[in-house]
Amino acid sequence: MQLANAAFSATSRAPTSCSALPRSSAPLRHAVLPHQNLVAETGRLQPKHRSLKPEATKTPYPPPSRVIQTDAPTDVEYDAVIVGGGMGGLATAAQLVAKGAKVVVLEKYLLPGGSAAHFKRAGFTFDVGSSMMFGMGQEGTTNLITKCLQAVGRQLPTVPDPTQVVYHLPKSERFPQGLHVSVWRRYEAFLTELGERFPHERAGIRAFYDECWKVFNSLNVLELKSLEEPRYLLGQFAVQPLACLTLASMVAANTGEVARRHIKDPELLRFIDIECFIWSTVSADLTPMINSGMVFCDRHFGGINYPVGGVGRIGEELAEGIIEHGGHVAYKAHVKEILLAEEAAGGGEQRQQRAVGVRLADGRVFRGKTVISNATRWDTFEGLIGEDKLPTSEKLFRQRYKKSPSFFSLHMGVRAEVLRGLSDCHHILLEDWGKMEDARGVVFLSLPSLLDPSLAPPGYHVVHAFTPDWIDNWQDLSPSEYEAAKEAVSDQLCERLEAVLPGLREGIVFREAGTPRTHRRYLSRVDGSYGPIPSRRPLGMLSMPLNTTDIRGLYCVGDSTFPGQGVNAVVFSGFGCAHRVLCDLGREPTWPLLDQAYGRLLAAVRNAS
Ligand SMILES: NC(=O)c1ccc[n+]([C@@H]2O[C@H](COP(=O)([O-])OP(=O)(O)OC[C@H]3O[C@@H](n4cnc5c(N)ncnc54)[C@H](O)[C@@H]3O)[C@@H](O)[C@H]2O)c1
Ligand SMILES: CC(C)=CCC/C(C)=C/C=C/C(C)=C/C=C/C(C)=C/C=C/C=C(C)/C=C/C=C(C)/C=C/C=C(\C)CCC=C(C)C
Repeated sequence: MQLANAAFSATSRAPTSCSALPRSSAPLRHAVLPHQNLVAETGRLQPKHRSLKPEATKTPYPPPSRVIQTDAPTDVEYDAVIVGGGMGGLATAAQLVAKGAKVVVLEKYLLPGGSAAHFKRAGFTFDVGSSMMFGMGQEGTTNLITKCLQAVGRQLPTVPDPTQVVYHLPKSERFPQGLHVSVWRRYEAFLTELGERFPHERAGIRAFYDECWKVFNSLNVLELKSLEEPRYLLGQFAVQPLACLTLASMVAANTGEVARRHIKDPELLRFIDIECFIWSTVSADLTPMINSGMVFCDRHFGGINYPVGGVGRIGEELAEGIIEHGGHVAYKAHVKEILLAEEAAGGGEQRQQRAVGVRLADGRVFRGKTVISNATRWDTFEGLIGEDKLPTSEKLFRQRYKKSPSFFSLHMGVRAEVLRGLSDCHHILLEDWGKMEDARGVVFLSLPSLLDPSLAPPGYHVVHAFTPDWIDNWQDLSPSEYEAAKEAVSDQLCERLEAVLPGLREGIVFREAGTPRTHRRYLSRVDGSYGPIPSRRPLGMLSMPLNTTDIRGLYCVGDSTFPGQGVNAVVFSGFGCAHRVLCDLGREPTWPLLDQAYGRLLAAVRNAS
């Protein structure tokens, strides 16, 4: 869910739909909320107050002082050529350069981070996608964003969020004012609150979430690397047998079936559905239990932590760390084709394809021992390789997974009084349970400047609202129809947001909308999709492809690979991908015979599921 247009066009065009900025408004001071005094272990929050100047809309982002590297040597053979500098690509690159590999990241846009970048307008910093960061805690092994930054010698100060999310759910006979639940950082506080709403299900609630903890506690003691590497896996089984057996017992499970074992109340089961939907965009029955274990527990263990300066700071720090470690990150580098060569397969006459490099739109060729694609599977195999060369496993993937909807996003700058009295950053609004999975059904609302005031000028706040939407709703419109539709949907969204932000419409000083077309264009994601979702009930985590592909030397990373969408999730996929690539390059130890046999077994399980 992401809007990247603003960053690109900051220098070239005025906001498409904004109220006039107040030229000489006397800046109001930020109300200091109690939780803003919380400072994460990693650093101190030092709000930078900027003045709200209309000229700020003309300031290019990133600022001119930051060098946009567009070049990288083409006369070498890289260990890895990485297509795309989203969080998946950057995490892989960071792991590889930390092990001394020769890496180039080729990013089409002029900023790192992909869907997890940010952009600046009129003195506001807006996160392109969601502002809810998992994996930035300090303890355990699942704090993968923290670990990834550390791999290249970086760290970021963060602000702890007192809640993960506040739900504002439909009215019913039992809840005439609507069902309102806060997911507190403290696990027991959350269980108490949910238990108060469903007192007859207290035991079931605890039993279900405790099952999630079994998964999380097991993950949180393992060294997290490639699930496609048997030597490592056996090593983990040897040192953490109980954790591995617990995970093995859960790999094929989905969340809905586990929830129904403990919970009977249909309204509470619907709540579990939306608990999954807000990050997986599908109901609990289609959400792997391993993923729910991560999400439903990391929010209490490491907590949700906001990186000071904006979510895009993560990608910026990673990119700089990669360059410092001898890697290259080239922007405005649009990969048009993944280059394949034929080679002998095994000992016989058989031939197989191997990825040997990429060609850019400007004609430059980068050669690599391996090619890693951070583009979606659809963009990789249709766009960069060609539909005619689609491997069987990709055809199967398309039967099992479809594209999730994209999002309609509304980025707003508002006067501080609109958020007066609020302290929770993330909210979910739904007025009708029957519409949960419909386009524009659920509204996601993030208010990150409540945590980090440096995102907005003094006296103002950032509001980001987004809702699932399909590209089909935005096709075949004339430019004026397109603009009018953006205005109309933005107005409807603002009206709905008044339930949580009364007075919003009068308080808006900046407003800019992004549609699925915006996401497709600026993030190069097919149909602007948020990622793959199962077309039928998956076999837990087993249905989702890992990093290797049927084309030798070609790997995928990011949300088209296990465990799917989410920054911490794609960073995990980057850890796995880098490890597998290092093994294949002979830079990490493997047991080749076992390796091959295990690879065949995994493929058979995936192709049968
Ligand atoms: N709170 C959260 O957890 C949160 C927040 C933001 C984003 N996200 C999620 O992060 C995930 C995305 O991460 P990702 O790393 O898989 O993908 P991504 O889409 O973010 O990054 C892919 C990158 O590849 C680049 N690219 C694509 N095709 C290219 C080409 N041909 N040549 C050069 N560059 C090309 C794109 O410009 C983009 O920067 C999504 O699931 C998203 O929703 C989650
Ligand atoms: C080999 C085999 C197969 C088996 C054996 C056993 C074992 C050992 C196993 C193991 C396993 C593992 C290690 C696994 C791992 C996993 C992981 C790490 C996972 C992760 C996940 C994560 C996730 C999913 C995340 C996500 C997140 C997200 C998506 C987020 C989102 C957010 C948003 C959208 C926002 C919202 C907003 C508002 C509310 C406003």
